[in-house]
Amino acid sequence: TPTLPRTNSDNSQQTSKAQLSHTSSVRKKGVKDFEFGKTLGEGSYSTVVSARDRSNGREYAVKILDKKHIIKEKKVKYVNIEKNTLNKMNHPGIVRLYYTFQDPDSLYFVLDHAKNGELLTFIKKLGSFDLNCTQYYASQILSAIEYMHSQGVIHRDLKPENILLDDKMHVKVTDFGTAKILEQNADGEEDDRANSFVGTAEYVSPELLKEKAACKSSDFWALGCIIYQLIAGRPPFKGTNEYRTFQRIVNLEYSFPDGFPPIAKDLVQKLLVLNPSERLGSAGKGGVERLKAHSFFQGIDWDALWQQPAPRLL
Ligand SMILES: Nc1ncnc2c1ncn2[C@@H]1O[C@H](COP(=O)(O)OP(=O)(O)OP(=O)(O)O)[C@@H](O)[C@H]1O
Ligand SMILES: O=C(O)[C@@H]1CCC(=O)N(CCc2ccc(Cl)cc2)[C@H]1c1ccccc1Cl
Repeated sequence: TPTLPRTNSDNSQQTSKAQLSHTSSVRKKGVKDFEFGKTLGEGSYSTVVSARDRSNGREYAVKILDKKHIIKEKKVKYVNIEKNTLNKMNHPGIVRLYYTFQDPDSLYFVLDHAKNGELLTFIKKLGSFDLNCTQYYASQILSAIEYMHSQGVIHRDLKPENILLDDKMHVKVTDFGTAKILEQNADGEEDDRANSFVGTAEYVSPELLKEKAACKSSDFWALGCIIYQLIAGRPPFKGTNEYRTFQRIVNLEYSFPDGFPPIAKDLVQKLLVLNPSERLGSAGKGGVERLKAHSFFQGIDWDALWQQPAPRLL
């Protein structure tokens, strides 16, 4: 019997004989299936272009990677990590990967189109968020972190540039090329240390700088930096160069501007803790449930989070 063609890129099980009779509906997508529109942005190794599926009019963001450039820059590993982590993700707060395909020159990732772009743009435009808006965005980011950790994935590079917003101004976390998939070791325990990669200076955790090893708590450190930045309008650790920024991080050199809401200050102080096991959210400190129970998130209905309309950004 002929080898049955695989269905789309989520490596779902082989198509059954019955399904084969409708091959048209599960045929692998390719470049020709999409009408490409405007460029949404450029990365170091990628271009993101809006695209419409010709068969149903659905809109996507297609991330196009140039193979020669990837190979020259030795980033093939990151491409596989991005694909393998995104394939595991299925959560309203995380950019969805629908299809992947390639042609001789490029790789294509068909993703949710987050129409309102990066959270960073709004921080720059508004200067800072009020407490209600900060609480809303922080809770959606935390919900996405909780989910990816439950799938054994550490993001490792959370920052306002990687937090996109869709047309309903809901959070869509992206950029999983530098994520870490925690392997299950023999007795099913996760080995909780991931090594080698260092994130973006202002948001990198002290353990990554000192022991070159990130853990789930490293994402909670980044959340602390993001919450601080939403309210203060700038990240807590910012030196005149990367080295000085790192020095401030490992020495926990930061302070709160006047008027920083006490409830937010209490939470940030419990996240920006040098020892990852002492950080709120870490397994030893009651895990993510204890973090979600912090009074900063009082009033958040975690089960209805994604049905809530976004607060007007004032
Ligand atoms: N799913 C998406 N929807 C809308 N815009 C997107 C989407 N993904 C990326 N973009 C935008 O396209 C630009 C390029 O994103 P991309 O992920 O290719 O590179 P990057 O991660 O920003 O850069 P680098 O690869 O250097 O880290 C970014 O500015 C981002 O805002
Ligand atoms: O992992 C997969 O699903 C396939 C497997 C078959 C395949 O050839 N590719 C592309 C592998 C690849 C990765 C990087 C470069 Cl620069 C070139 C080819 C993979 C691929 C195809 C499309 C988009 C991304 C990827 Cl990793």
